[in-house]
This record gives sequence, C-alpha cells and structure tokens, in this order.
Amino acid sequence: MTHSFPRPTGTAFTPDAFETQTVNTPAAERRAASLPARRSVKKDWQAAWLLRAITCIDLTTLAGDDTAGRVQRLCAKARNPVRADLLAALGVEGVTVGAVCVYPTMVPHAVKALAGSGIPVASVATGFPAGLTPLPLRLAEISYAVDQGAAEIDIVITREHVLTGNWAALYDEIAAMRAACGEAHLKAILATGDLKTLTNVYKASMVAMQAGADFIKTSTGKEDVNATLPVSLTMLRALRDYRDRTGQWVGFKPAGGLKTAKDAMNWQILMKEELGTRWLMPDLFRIGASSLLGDIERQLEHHVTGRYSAANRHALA
Ligand SMILES: O=C[C@H](O)COP(=O)(O)O
Repeated sequence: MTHSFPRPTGTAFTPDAFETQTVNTPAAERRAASLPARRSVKKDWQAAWLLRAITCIDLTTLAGDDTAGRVQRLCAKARNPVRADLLAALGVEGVTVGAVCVYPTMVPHAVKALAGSGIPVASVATGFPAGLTPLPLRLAEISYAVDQGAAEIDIVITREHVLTGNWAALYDEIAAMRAACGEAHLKAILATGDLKTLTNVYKASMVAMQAGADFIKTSTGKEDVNATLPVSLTMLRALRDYRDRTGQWVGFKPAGGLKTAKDAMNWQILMKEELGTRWLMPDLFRIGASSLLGDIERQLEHHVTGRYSAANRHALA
C-alpha cells in the first residue's frame, strides 16, 4: 500500500524562498546529459518500468481538429492501453493510464466514455496554450470544465509575469485559478520553453507551489521547446526544496515531445534519482503525451514476443 500524502495547500506568498536562488545551468545540463547515456534497465525490469510509466500517462489529445469520435477512441485506449495477450504474458492485469487530457468542450465526451473506469478526465483551461485572455474568462473556463466533469485542470501561466519578475502577480493568478478549481486538482503549466532561463523556471515553480498547485508541468506541447531533462531537473529540485521547507508534496508532469519508451525511462530514472521511488506513482508523477503509449506498447510486445510490430523497429537501447 502506497502512503498517500495530503493534498498540497500552498502557502502565503514567500519571495525570500526563491528570490536569491540561481540555477547553475552548465551543471544542470551536464547532470541531465548523463541520463540517456546510462545503460537502461533490461528485460523484466524494463517491462516493469514501462508498465509503471503507462499508469502515469495523461493520455492526451489537444488538437484543433479533435472530435467526439477521436476522444471516444482515446478513452477506449485509456481503459485498455496494452493488448490483453501481452498483459497475460506479463502476468499483470488492470493496467490503465493516469488520466485522459482534452480541451474543455471535449470533457463531456471523455466523462461519458470513461464512466465507471476510475480514470479521471483532465482538461486544459485558462486560454490554453497562450493564456492571454482576460483573467475572468480564464477562471470561467476552469469553472466550465469542472462543471462538465473534469477532475484535473491543467492551467497555463502568464509568461510575462515570469519574464518581468512580477512574482506577486503570478502568485495571485495561480491562487485564483486554484480557488476556481474547487475540488479539482490544478496542474500549473509553466511553458518553460518561453521562460528564457533555468533560474526563471525554478522561481516560477516555487511560486506555483506556494499558490497551491497540485502539480507543476513543464509545457503545453505547443512551445518551440517543450519538456527537456535540464528543465525537469530544475523543477524537481524546486519540488524537493519546497517539500523540505513546507512538508508539502507536489507532483511533477513533463509534457511535450516525450514520444518513446526510452524517453519515459529517462524521466523515470531522473525522478527516482532526484526524489525517490515514491515519486514514480500517478498521484505525484504524470507524463503528458499523445503518442508515447504506442511506443511503450511496441516495446512490451517485443519483450514478450521477440518481434517488433511493423510500426516500429527502433530497439530500446
Ligand atoms: O500534455 C500535453 C502535451 O500537449 C502532449 O504533447 P505531445 O503531443 O508532444 O505528446
């Protein structure tokens, strides 16, 4: 039984917790670069890590041409992410994903398609992906998504507040969004590809956690640069510093560009080494991805059958 942590409550706005902080970017980049070079775990252990990764995927479709039919198909995949014969061969059952993540108007279709599954529906909101609409409209979008049945809200921050060092304004907007979420969990998308420096990433992470975010998330998937290992390392260090200062455990969600099973394992290894095994569970770790599951399933098929499906012949090095 995994110990469950109380939902983070945030704190008062506390600039001294981060204002003098600077990130050693070359050191962070060196540390991150060492991960993919590692020999990854092999055979049964690899399969176990990949099954664990599936349980943390926020299976996502965030496209302008999304339809009810596409969301229904995604939800069917969320319910059964791995072929039954492969699960039987692996000796596991009941594997499902962490959540399904969609746009607000697609929430009702996901809620209906996931009824009885226990899989939560996550919705982006607050003017995703740019976030440049009036705050009252952004808060109303949160309320709409929650009213439609979303249990998790992925909000986007106003990057200008970070780029101008207006940390109080950033705190206030995220705190207002957290209040609008009510019982729904809030994931704060920092759009790190827009934030220019790792020091800004660290500070934005701390402010989002002080404002009550349940998760901090790297990217919308729409920036030029989305989830990277150096940025993720910086956010994990902020998570750890925040936990050490406040005792509150906040979750982490890399998103955007995680496409392969190797990507998933690189982030899992980073999480384990920086924060520990407990942080590999879906209440503290999610991967926002639209195509990652396909490659993980192909690697599991290879593990079981020794063959790759026609769609992919890239060995997991
Ligand atoms: O979290 C949501 C992201 O948009 C997923 O990005 P992706 O399509 O690169 O997997």
